[in-house]
Amino acid sequence: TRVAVLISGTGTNLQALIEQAKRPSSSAEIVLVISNRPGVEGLRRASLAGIQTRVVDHKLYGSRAEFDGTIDRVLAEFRVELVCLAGFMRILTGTFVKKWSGRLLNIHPSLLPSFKGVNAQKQALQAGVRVSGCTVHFVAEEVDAGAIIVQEAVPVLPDDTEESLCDRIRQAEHRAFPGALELVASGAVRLGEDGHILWKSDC
Ligand SMILES: Nc1nc2ccc(CNc3ccc(C(=O)NCCCC(=O)O)cc3)cc2c(=O)[nH]1
Ligand SMILES: N[C@@H]1O[C@H](COP(=O)(O)O)[C@@H](O)[C@H]1O
Repeated sequence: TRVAVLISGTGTNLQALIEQAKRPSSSAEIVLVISNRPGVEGLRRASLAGIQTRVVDHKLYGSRAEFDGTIDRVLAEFRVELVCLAGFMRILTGTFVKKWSGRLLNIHPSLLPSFKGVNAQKQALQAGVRVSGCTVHFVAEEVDAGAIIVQEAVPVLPDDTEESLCDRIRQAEHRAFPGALELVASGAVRLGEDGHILWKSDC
């Protein structure tokens, strides 16, 4: 399966996906990395891995529709079949999300549906939960509300800071996202017509 990864920054999740796609057993081939911001570290990670990169700078577009339309055109140019949002921080339009329904994955740093939106790790600390983690889900128009594919839990420790919790969750992300990518790229898991997750064995 031809995969594109959309990023906005460091790209540690991208790096984990690159490692996964390199394995001979992998069903995924990362053919493109798109960043909405120029000069980010994730672009260097992609180039080092021999993956084509493009920058689609959202500041250069008059509307979200035009920004998303440009991204869609680049995805078509590279015959992309599956898209992973890895630290991609722009909300996508309903038109784009509908077109890519079932072929668009995102990683979120909390156990959804808890702590949607930005600074999820900080929300968890402030809520005083003893368990948090990360979620890989299909992207739906409603932000952080799509069908859940994989989750991994991590403990929240008494002396945790936002930084220590972020780091523990990020380690979990680097396992969960590659696992979810393999499930979807191999066809083991797909999004059903009713918007729920369908496992291949589900007859
Ligand atoms: N329609 C749809 N699109 C998304 C785009 C990115 C992400 C990644 N997670 C994200 C979740 C939240 C945000 C957010 O609220 N950023 C501040 C506003 C930035 C902006 O104005 O664009 C960004 C990415 C998830 C979704 C999603 O669940 N549904
Ligand atoms: N989507 C969120 O944004 C961050 C991206 O980190 P990186 O993959 O760019 O290192 C991660 O915390 C991820 O959960």
